[in-house]
Amino acid sequence: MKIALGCDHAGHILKDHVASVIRAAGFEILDCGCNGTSRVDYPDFAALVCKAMGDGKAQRGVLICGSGIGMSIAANKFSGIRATLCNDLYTARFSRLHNDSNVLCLGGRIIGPDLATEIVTIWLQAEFEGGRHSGRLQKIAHLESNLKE
Ligand SMILES: O=C(CO)[C@H](O)[C@H](O)[C@H](O)COP(=O)(O)O
Repeated sequence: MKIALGCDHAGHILKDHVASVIRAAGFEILDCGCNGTSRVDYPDFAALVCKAMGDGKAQRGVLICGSGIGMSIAANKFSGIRATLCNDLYTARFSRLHNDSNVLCLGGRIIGPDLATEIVTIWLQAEFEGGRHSGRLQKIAHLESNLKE
């Protein structure tokens, strides 16, 4: 599985750490930037990650901004994306078990590297439970297709 990774200036330092966590877990990375601390706009990097996923270049994504909020709002505009803001372990776990999250959003100004390591590791390992949750995801997909009409 390949993970597309993106950030803005506020997430850049944590992005380098998260990249090492993902690689250590045995996954490949598609680095979509940004690559510095100069001020940029988070929607541009959310778009790069989500388009890479839509094109089949990556199966999941991780996006980091200051709070994680802007990245999650932007990423969820893309069809098929289930972006979840997880700055704690419980939401990281349940975003996978119940929501089949395919994009993890993190707040680089909120969490430190040790917590980020645990969040990313749980999110990479936890499996979607399916069952009653599948029908709910189908309803979300239906909402998405209604919006396009
Ligand atoms: O979208 C955000 C906040 O909801 C992100 O945290 C951004 O990283 C943040 O807004 C960037 O702020 P800055 O003042 O331009 O550094």
